[in-house]
Amino acid sequence: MASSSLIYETGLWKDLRAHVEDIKKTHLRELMSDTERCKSMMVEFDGILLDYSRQISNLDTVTKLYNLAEAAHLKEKINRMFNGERINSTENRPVLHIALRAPRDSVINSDGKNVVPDVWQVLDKIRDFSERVRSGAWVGATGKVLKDVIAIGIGGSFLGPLFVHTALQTDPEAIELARGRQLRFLANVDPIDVARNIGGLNPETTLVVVVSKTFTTAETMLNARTLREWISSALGPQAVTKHMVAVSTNLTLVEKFGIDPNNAFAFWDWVGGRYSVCSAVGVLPLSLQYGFSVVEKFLKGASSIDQHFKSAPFEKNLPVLLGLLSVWNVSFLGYPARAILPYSQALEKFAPHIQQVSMESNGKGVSIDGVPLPYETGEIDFGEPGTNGPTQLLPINSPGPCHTL
Ligand SMILES: O=P(O)(O)OC[C@H]1O[C@](O)(CO)[C@@H](O)[C@@H]1O
Repeated sequence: MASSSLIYETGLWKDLRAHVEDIKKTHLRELMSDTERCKSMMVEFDGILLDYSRQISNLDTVTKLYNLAEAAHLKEKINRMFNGERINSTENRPVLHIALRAPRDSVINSDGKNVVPDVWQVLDKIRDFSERVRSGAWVGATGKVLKDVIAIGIGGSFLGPLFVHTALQTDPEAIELARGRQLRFLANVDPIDVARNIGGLNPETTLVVVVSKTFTTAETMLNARTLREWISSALGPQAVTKHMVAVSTNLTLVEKFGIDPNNAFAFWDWVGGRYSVCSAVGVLPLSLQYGFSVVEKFLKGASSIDQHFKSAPFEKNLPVLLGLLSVWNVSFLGYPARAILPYSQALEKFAPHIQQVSMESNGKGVSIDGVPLPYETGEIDFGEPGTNGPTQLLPINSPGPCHTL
């Protein structure tokens, strides 16, 4: 196990602290005039270009950050995650969302068991079910094709799928495959959200997917009961089995709710809710809307960046670079917030998804061993699509360092 000694007590941390004073004397204009510096601050992988040349940093800063990462045993920690070790020490669980998009023939062990066959068993079940619904082989209680889907869930059981759905809505292939179908998301307990979701839909042609890792989340269960009533009062209580399915790790509670366990799609406690978009949480509703083949491409993209994260050297590793720049900005330069301003409208829901993923993970006030930390460890994320976002958000936040993706 990696040492859990406090990183801020090392000489490397103190050196970076001292470096803050130096770098603050240099204007960004001056940093930008160094062509070599700017060239080395552009890194590309899989068609994604990360340009971090507008960060308040020079080549010395970046080298110091790599050294800090090594001292913190980052490489070893990445390997421990991929090896299925119980790195979630508070819940004593592995952190294996990377297994959700691993190729069928890969081996990822948790407690000595390869979890990839279980993952693909659920993916195959989703492919089969979504194809039957989309083709009309699976029909509602009155024999009509189910062309509309309402996914109920909150937090990680909502924001990831909503983000991907919004992005796919502008993809030509996905648009074609979704023709005549609707996917809606119900998250709020405000009755207006229920009314908006069911507005214009007919229970006879609607499938409801209840998405909850625990199947105990009060808001989700309230909305699930409301839509169960919407279906039962229109079509009779026996219609629930044809019109409601579930995604959960808690199949006992799914059955107790009245959903046929055969129509439940499992995932596992080694998937953190906020990282669950590649599990049935996202794959089921998205496959119902666009077909499994489209969603499989999304999984392949996620798997590709996983491999890059695992094997690329730090200086070419996009996730590592973004993480180190975050540490630099938050813990050393003292910038408390990060604006996420996607200029592609397809990424309209990217900021809320990252808010959940990042802020539910980072910003802890103590170390992994519970020692209070004398510095900030996470930023406040906020954002809106450009060109509107900057107009709204930047005036109050003085311009800070920026990187472009
Ligand atoms: O999927 P569940 O169990 O309904 O929980 C919903 C969400 O609530 C949280 O616990 C808090 O937002 C998230 O981690 C989770 O994604």
